[in-house]
Amino acid sequence: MIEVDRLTVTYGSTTVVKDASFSCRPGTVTGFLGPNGAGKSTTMRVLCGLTRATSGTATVNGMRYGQLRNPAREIGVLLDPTTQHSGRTGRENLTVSARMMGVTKERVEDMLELVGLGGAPAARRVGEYSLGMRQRLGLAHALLGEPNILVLDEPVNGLDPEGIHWMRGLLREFADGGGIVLLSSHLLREVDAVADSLVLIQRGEIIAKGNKTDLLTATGTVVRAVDQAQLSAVLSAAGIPATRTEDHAFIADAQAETVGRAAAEAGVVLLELRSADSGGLEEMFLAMTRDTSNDDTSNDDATNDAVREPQS
Ligand SMILES: Nc1ncnc2c1ncn2[C@@H]1O[C@H](COP(=O)(O)OP(=O)(O)OP(=O)(O)O)[C@@H](O)[C@H]1O
Repeated sequence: MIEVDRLTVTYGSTTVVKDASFSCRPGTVTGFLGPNGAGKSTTMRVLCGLTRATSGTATVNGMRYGQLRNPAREIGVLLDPTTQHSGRTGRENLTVSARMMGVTKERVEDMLELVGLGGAPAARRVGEYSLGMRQRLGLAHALLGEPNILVLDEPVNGLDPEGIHWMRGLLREFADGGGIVLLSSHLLREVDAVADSLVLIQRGEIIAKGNKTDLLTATGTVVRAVDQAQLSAVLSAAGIPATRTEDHAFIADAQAETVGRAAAEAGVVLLELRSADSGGLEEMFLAMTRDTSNDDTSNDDATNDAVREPQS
């Protein structure tokens, strides 16, 4: 199991992960989604013992990373493929790690073959590798100790479409065999094809989590008013979480009747009121990406403050 429990990470006066909790179970691929700077890497770094938690915990099979006797045998990590030793060949990089883990040379060769770096590429210096090849080597490294958990930070960056397809298949197979995969991305469609579960993080806060199918089919209500600022204030006052969509409607986390009544009681004239259907999560994700990328320029309303984790 991976368990992140009320994790908070603060750098100086800036809190980059705030009271985050989620877990990943055997047999699942969890997509860890959020825009740039949301706190994905920081959360993963705590899980892998590279960053200290200010409060809360992140554990692997019930223990902090530092408490694991031979961590690479329990958790395979790919955080930054550019940190591999560029003066060594791919094979040498894996061989050095294999010695430290107590893994055989055969396993090194098997992993090189598995990730498509067998033969000539294995004998090339990593400094000559493309980013895609480094990602493949990073995955081989993560798998070397035969762990049952993989933590991968944006692993498809630099892979071509065939490589992305290949990696998805490999991760799916790993999870289907009882493994746990935590996979970060800033693109919903990148993890949509392989994940069973999703955890959405924005500005360090987990704003949605759960089974992917449930999240994608979560209803919610699309609502649009003549006066959107007035509607935003009404939703906020009624305690209804809402996110503004790309086309300037709101997705409210409540039934249409509840939203309609709140608007009617406040005398807000509605132009649209309907179930969000499966577009809800996609819209929410687009909105949170836009909100974050506009951080420096936008203070147009308090909509984002109303975003909450959906009730399950
Ligand atoms: N060592 C550090 N000192 C200060 N701030 C940091 C440090 N590491 C990360 N941050 C800040 O923490 C925030 C979260 O960063 P993090 O790398 O976890 O985000 P992310 O979701 O992984 O985004 P990206 O995909 O861009 O890496 C960012 O604002 C980042 O600038």
